[in-house]
Amino acid sequence: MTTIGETDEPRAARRFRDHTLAYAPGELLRWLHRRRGPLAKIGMGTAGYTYLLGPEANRFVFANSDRFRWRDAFDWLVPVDGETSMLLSDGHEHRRRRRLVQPAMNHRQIAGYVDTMTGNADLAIDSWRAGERIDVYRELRAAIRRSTLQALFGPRLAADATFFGDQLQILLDLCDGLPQTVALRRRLSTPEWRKAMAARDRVDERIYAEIEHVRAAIPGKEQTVLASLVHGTDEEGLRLSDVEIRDQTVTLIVAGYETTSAVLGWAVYAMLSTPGVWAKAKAEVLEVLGDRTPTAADLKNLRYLTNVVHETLRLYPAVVVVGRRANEDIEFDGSLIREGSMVIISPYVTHRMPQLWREPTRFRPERWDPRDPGYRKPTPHEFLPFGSGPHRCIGSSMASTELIVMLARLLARTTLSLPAQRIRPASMISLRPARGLLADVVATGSRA
Ligand code: HEM
Repeated sequence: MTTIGETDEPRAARRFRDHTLAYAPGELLRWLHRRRGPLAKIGMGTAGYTYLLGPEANRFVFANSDRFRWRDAFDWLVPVDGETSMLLSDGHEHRRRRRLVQPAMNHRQIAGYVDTMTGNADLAIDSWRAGERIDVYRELRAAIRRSTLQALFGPRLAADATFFGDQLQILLDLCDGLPQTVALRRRLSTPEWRKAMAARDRVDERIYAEIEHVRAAIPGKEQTVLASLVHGTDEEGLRLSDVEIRDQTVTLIVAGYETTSAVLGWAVYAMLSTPGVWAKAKAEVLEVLGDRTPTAADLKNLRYLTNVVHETLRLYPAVVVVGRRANEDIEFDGSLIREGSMVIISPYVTHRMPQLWREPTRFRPERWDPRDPGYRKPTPHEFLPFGSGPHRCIGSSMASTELIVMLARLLARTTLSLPAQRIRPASMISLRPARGLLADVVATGSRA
């Protein structure tokens, strides 16, 4: 029997070899697109959905952002993110809330988070022992949660990362169903609803205490996003209310770890199940970094690993569908979309279209290499894991950096293999391995 360390290839379980996982509701949308083309209406009136599928439909929705609204498209996220979350806001309110977060997400700031990301990946890896079976998705999810809290909100909130993980999970579980189910639970005040509201109260209490702490500190002493939210002012010199600060904080924490950890889990799955990928990425990491930990300047040299991340975001976009509501009657492809209609676009469908991608369901990081014979740079309407337009993911650079840094640490320090298991992609908030992702730890190395 061979082990990973002795061969060029990881010992992926035979059943996963070169196997791209499909997400059933996403596949249904692909079928709908094949049958009906770029526009398909399901259901009646404002209770129904208008699916706008494919690159032309994406382009149309992004180019007409001002004709759509976000507020009641994401109602089911209100219990977690709050009424004033930027994700659920429109127009001026959206701009003022987003503006105060933006500086923390620029490239220079993100470069400063690399050590935090490395440290948190290392902390997880330190606890793994050769011969052990771990849920690698769950472990890395906890690492990303700590890392997000530490980078954006500082050490005090990061110290409570487990508390936030436990409480927010109760809220996320509440929302991890059909929007109608969430609304019904709310109306009937079911035990799930009450449990989630109690969890929300505990989260809020901790965040409001932290807001007070930051407010009482000497101005300029705290350099976190929370400090920007507390002390920053909008164009009219107005500050955010405490509720607005709370809602942006929870939105950033949840959006920061829920999506990124899902993609990280899929990256590990794809690398271990596609022959040659783990070995090639590992060789690159060793060549570029030697036994150093990565710095921001190294990331551009980890080209193959960057392509692995792109390819993972293509096949497993954490956000399978994005919704908006039409603000007015709109015409697309000869059909009328009535004011108030719920419009859905889908990165998942677009990213698996054979018209756009050769061998669309094959995990092939090389397709992102300009030297590859089949290379074609996709447009923003063809590759849209982070959306586009005024609500484009504010954390996209942070997420990409975190994915590359954490994968680089895994590659440098571990040898993993996939045991046979049932992996079930599930999604409401993000496309993730619902029952986790088991990996056997074949070997681990010490920190650099
Ligand atoms: C791989 C990881 C991620 C993916 C795939 C992802 C995807 C997305 C997408 C598709 C949207 C747009 C939604 C829309 O158009 O309606 C979005 C918005 C958003 N994302 Fe991400 N995201 C990721 C990571 C992050 C991270 C790390 C953060 C913050 C730390 C973050 C914070 C946000 C916020 C706050 C919004 C709302 C922006 C607004 O409404 O203006 N995301 N994300």
